[in-house]
Amino acid sequence: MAAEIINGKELAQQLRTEMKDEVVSLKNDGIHPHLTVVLVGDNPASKSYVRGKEKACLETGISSDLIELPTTITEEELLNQIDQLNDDHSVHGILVQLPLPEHINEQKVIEAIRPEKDVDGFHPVSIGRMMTGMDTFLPCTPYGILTMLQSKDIEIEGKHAVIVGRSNIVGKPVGQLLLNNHATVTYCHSRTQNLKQYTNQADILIVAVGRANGIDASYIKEGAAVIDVGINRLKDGSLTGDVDFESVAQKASYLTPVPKGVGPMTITMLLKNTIKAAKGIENSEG
Ligand SMILES: Nc1nc(=O)c2c([nH]1)NC[C@@H]1CN(c3ccc(C(=O)N[C@@H](CCC(=O)O)C(=O)O)cc3)C=[N+]21
Repeated sequence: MAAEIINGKELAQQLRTEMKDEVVSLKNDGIHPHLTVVLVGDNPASKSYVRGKEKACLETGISSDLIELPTTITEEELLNQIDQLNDDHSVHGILVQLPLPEHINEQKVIEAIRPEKDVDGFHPVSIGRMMTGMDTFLPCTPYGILTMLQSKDIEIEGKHAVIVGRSNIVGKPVGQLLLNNHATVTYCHSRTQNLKQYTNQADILIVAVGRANGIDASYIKEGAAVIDVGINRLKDGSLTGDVDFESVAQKASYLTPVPKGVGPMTITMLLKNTIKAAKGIENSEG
């Protein structure tokens, strides 16, 4: 079987066009969606992602600004900055680019963001609401993955979803989101013994481990839908996923590429959450 490739870039473009119209109508009602991105330090990968977010905002008519802070900033100064943004009524969404420098407690920073402005969906309130099936900001990468599966009418209900990776930003929440959509979910991670015995049972396989091309066809059940969340930069500067694309494409029914897969969808769901924040849905529902 040759897999159908799910082009995340194309789907992202399509969704952004739809959102553009929504932003126009919001502006007609006097609501101007605005995202503020906070970037600490000068990690080149972070800078590149942040540029992608700015470009996407521009495309959609969402205004955005970037607050760049030096690596030497103290935790207290960063928390003060977030407080200011919390109180600023023109700011609907706040995104603090991760990772943060070692001397800053990431969890503390995430918790400082008002849940109503938590467009990343990383705040414990957002996570708790997602876990209990309430209306909330869904974390962008899991939300993007769900949207990709739904765009191809890939059945989730009753299917076995296997997640490889248990990070707070991808692995754990994507499993929860698939569970909310009635999948049977198995979590695997670095200490899982005999990983293949699980992945070989997956109807839907989500790979988010951060090891280039580690998952080859021998890990795949014939006809599985495979989502590659890995972003690994090779020595020659090119990007590659966690999945061995060539071999897995021979066995899976659907496969997401890297680049042009989950990445552009992550950014698109951030835009969606920013529009949601601007509409204040989070305040009025659930
Ligand atoms: N608070 C926070 N929220 C995040 O959402 C967040 C973060 N911190 N830290 C880093 C990760 C990573 N991330 C990506 C977003 C887009 C692409 C993306 O668009 N990638 C393109 C390629 C871009 C390139 O060529 O470099 C693609 O896959 O086609 C990748 C990665 C968001 N993250």
